Amino acid sequence: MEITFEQFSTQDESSILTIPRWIIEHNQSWAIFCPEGEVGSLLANVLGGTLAYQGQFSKTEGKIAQVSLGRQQLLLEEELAKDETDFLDVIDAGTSVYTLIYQECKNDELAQSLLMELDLLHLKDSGFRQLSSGETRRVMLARSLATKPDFLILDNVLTGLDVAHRQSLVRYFTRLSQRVKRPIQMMVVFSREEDMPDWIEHIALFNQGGFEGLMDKVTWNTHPLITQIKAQSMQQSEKMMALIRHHQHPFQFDNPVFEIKDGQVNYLDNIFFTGVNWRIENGDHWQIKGPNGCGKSTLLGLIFGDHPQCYSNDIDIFGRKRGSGETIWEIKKHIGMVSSALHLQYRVNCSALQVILSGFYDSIGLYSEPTRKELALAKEWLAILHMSQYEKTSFRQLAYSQQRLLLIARAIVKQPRLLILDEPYQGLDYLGRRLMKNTLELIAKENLSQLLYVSHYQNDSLDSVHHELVFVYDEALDCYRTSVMHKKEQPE
Ligand SMILES: Nc1ncnc2c1ncn2[C@@H]1O[C@H](COP(=O)(O)OP(=O)(O)OP(=O)(O)O)[C@@H](O)[C@H]1O
Repeated sequence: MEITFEQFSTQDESSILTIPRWIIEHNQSWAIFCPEGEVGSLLANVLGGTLAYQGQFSKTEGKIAQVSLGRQQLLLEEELAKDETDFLDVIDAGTSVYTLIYQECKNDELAQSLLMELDLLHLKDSGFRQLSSGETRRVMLARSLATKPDFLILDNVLTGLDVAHRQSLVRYFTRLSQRVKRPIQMMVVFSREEDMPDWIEHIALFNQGGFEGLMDKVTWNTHPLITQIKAQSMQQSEKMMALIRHHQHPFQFDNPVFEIKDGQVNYLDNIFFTGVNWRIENGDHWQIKGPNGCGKSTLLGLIFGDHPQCYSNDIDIFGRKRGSGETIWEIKKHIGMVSSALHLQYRVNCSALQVILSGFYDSIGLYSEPTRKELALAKEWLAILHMSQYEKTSFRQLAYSQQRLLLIARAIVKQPRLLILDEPYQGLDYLGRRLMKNTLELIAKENLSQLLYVSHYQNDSLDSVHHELVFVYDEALDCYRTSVMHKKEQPE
């Protein structure tokens, strides 16, 4: 496909895109980096013919497919809408992985080969809603490839994948783009330096929706825009910390903050993980590690109280035995949570400001009248996030990255004792991720909340987090177990 933009501009509710001149030649793949703002979805909508624009835009014939967190969210919502659990005797797990892929190609041979190539064979009968976030991502990719595209838009496709799957996908994309018969042309949108695709020669740099020119790996660290964004994220983070420190309030709980003894989760008589012994002392921060689908989110669900097996396990939380008469709200009021599951649940109709305010009430949507103090604080958070102009904008209309920032603010605003962050940076742009990482580092360092933190990227490790819970597969038991590691504290 050949694509030309000339004096081009477009916008949606939350983002703009301007391109003075850009030509994508036939069979040429491009990488796109936009440190602040989101261009992937705008480009995809223009190429897909669903967004109006001004100026010149043309493309030759060809089938376009897209993988993005926004698309993934839409499919999950469709699947939730079809949930028939209430009418069936068994839990409706949703459409199977095989069916979701087959629907797109109506070709069993292609569906089977995609299951194999994307390491989904063992999940082919699993329901879509049961999948972990990394597994869901690979299914989305398989579905788009099943349409046999000529041009593939991969918007932060590696986010949420463990190291092994990221590496194998990069090799896979390289092969697809270079194959002799029907190579696939790609547009790879990335937001982290480590995800910059080596196999793509052309990297376009956008900033706040404007086409800035070209960049490469060598000039990354010295590029004035990157330097500026790093400084900006530090400044914004300092403002955020000033706000958090100002509203700090003391906590006093008995030890342990959380403990699970010989923890186990089973699905349909199969042990999924076992032998989990984990004790979180007052003041400790933890990173939870392990491959896609090992049970990290499941374990966090046991702490938060969302997982059905949290009462069949021996769990202490905030110094009390779980199931000893406490209500779920008594527990939740001390926990701030960010996860893809929460992001998906947040489907109610409310504004950006209300999303932050709902953090005070642990609700999805806002059903109480906030106090003036809470209102003022939530507005300060919006201002620091540079989102004051979206105060009344519906959460659902915002870009995925803006939604994620709001959910992080929602988790932190009440300054909970425990901050559970399950891949918090998914979907954030470069600026947003740096901003939140700086802030979380300081929160941990100053012990303003205790962090439980999941990320698949080495670069996301925080210096002030000294404890790790690592999931490892036990071949003999055919399930996961955990081991605990303590890093030495670095002298100041
Ligand atoms: N009801 C169920 N029956 C069978 N398997 C299930 C059920 N619910 C979840 N699973 C499986 O449990 C596994 C663990 O999912 P979980 O979300 O905890 O993984 P994760 O370690 O957080 O993965 P990721 O890194 O991809 O986010 C997944 O493979 C999922 O398919």
